[in-house]
Amino acid sequence: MSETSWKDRLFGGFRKTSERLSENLTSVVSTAKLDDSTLDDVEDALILSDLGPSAASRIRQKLSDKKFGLSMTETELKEAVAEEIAEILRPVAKPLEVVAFPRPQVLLVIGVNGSGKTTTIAKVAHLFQEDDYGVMLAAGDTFRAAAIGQLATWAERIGVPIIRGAEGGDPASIVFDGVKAATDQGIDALIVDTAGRLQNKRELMDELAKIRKVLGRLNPEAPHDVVLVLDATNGQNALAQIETFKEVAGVTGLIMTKLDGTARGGVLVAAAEQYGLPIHAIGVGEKIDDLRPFDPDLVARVIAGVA
Ligand SMILES: Nc1nc2c(ncn2[C@@H]2O[C@H](COP(=O)(O)OP(=O)(O)OP(=O)(O)O)[C@@H](O)[C@H]2O)c(=O)[nH]1
Repeated sequence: MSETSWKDRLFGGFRKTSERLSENLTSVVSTAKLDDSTLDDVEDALILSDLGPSAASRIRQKLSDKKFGLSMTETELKEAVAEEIAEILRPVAKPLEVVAFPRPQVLLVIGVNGSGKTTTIAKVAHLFQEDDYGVMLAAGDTFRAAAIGQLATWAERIGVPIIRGAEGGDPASIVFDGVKAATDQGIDALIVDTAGRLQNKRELMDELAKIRKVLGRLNPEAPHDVVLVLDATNGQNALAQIETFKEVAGVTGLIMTKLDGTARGGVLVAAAEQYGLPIHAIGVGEKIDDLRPFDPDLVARVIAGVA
C-alpha cells in the first residue's frame, strides 16, 4: 500500500479521536493568547480526549515552558500539541523484529477475549511474511474450540503452517510442539495464541508459567516477546488491563487495535506516558493489512488534527 493511502487510512481510523481533540482545542483558541486560563483549557481538552491526566499535565507544562504569553493561531496550537504528543510517543515506538538466534523468534500474544488478538496474530504474521520471514502459528488458546478454528482459518487464508491441538488440550504441549516444528523447519517466527482469561488470574499465571518453563527447556531466551493486544474502544479500561497483564504475564510490548471507529485513540498516549512499554503496531481495521508499525510522529499529528 502506498504511504499516502496508508496515511489516509490512518487518518480515517483516527478520525473520531482527532475530531474530538480538534474540537476541544478549537474552542480553546478563540482566546488567542497562551495564558494560564488557556493552558487550563488545553489540559482539560487533552483529558477529555482520553490522553489521561499525567500526559495532559506534562503537555501543559511543556507548552507553558516554550510558548507562554504567545499569541497562537488554532493551527499553531495544534502543531505545538502534536509535537508534545510525539515527544511522549517517540521513545516507545518499537516495531516487532525477528532477531532471535537461534531461530525461531517466539512471540506469545495475550489479551482478553474480543480484544482482536486472533486477527492481530494473523496481521503480524502477514507483516513478517511481507519481510520474507517464514512464520508459523501455534493455537495455544485451547480453552475454546472456536478460538482454535478461527486461528486455523486465518493460517489457511494467509498460507502459514499452524500447530494445533484439541479443545481443552495442554497449551504448554502445543507450544512445545510448535517450537520443535518451527526449529526443524527453519521457521523464523513462531506466533503463539494464548487464552485471555483475565477473570481468573491464578489460572492464567499458572498457564503462562508452564508455557515459559517448557519454552525455557527448548530455548532459554524464549519467549522473546510477550505482546499484549488492547482494544482502544475500552478507553481507560485498557490501561487497567496493562496494569494487570504486566503483573501476571510480564508484558514486553503492546499492540492497540480498533483505533478506527473510536474517539478514544488518545488512550494510546496515556498508555505510553504511564507505562513506557514499547508500542509495536496499531490496528485500524479488520482487513489483513490494517495493522501497521507504529509511527509516532504521524500518529501524534493525526491525533492533534494537523496531519
Ligand atoms: N474495526 C476493527 N475491528 C477489529 C480490529 N481488530 C480486530 N477487529 C475485530 O474484532 C473482533 C474480535 O477480534 P478477534 O481477533 O476475534 O479477537 P480475539 O481477541 O481473538 O477474540 P476471541 O476470538 O473472542 O478470543 C473481530 O470481529 C475482528 O474483525 C481493528 O483494528 N479494527
